[in-house]
Amino acid sequence: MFPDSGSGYEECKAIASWLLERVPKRPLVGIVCGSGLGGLADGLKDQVTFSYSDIPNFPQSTVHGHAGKLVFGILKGKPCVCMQGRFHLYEGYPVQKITQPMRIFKLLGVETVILTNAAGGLNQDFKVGDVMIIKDHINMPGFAGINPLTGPNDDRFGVRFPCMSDAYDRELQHMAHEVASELGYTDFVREGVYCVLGGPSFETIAECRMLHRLGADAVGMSTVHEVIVARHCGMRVFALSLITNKAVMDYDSQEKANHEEVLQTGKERSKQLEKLVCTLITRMEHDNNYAH
Ligand SMILES: O=P(O)(O)O[C@H]1O[C@H](CO)[C@@H](O)[C@H]1O
Ligand code: HPA
Repeated sequence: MFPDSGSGYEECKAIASWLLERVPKRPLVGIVCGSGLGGLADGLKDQVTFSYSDIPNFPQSTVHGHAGKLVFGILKGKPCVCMQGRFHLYEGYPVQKITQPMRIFKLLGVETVILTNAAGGLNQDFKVGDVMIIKDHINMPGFAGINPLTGPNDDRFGVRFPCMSDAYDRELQHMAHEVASELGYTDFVREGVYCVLGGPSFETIAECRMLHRLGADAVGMSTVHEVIVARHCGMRVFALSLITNKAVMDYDSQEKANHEEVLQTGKERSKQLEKLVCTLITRMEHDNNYAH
């Protein structure tokens, strides 16, 4: 009755143990890089890198702009693990599998997860190149029953009915605004609501108009499922969208969403996005439960 997604406790534990045997330190911070935003890992010192294809039972990246590497390293004294490449529903994996790395992060010792993504701007005040601090999400596939926590609940990870009204840590959002201000980034740092769709087709004009009316500021095909699983197992979450293109909302527009533009905008803004994330990480406090 319940198909095995291959991402239960034992499977996650086996992958986490395999990794822990090969890295010098448990990471406290887990980072997931969005399309074209994998450069975040480059700032890590003393790197230990695994190709996803070398990690037993780990899913494989299939999307251009997602390198498919797991990088462990130190950022200003903080042990981190960084996914250069995430998994999306449209790649054909079950939703439980695309979110499995969050459970592996938890078992590795991660306390805070930072996610980035590339997204289309629905908010008419947003410009291409803006960075949106995600304050909330709309799980559109969830309305059709696609939720990574579907199936028997494993209490070792979390409760059956996790709260999501506090999904995005408010203190970290506040700190990110402060960091943005200190770095002189306030012109392009915003905040808003991210809406996930299944993809891989980009949205129609009617869909973009609808999402905007529903309260979404940006639209993409990732992040939300990972956030749900990360929160379920008690990790703190901070997430950013890079607005790589403006969602087309007007029938007279000649613009067409395309992945090349998404990757190009990523290249142009990636250094500042990385600086924002790295500065935030250096300021974060951790309990470091596993260090004792
Ligand atoms: O969300 P990330 O992984 O950044 O990728 C975004 O970019 C792709 C579309 O260009 C989609 O996969 C969308 O979700
Ligand atoms: O416009 C978009 N729509 C959905 N996903 C995206 N990822 C980058 N841009 C977009």
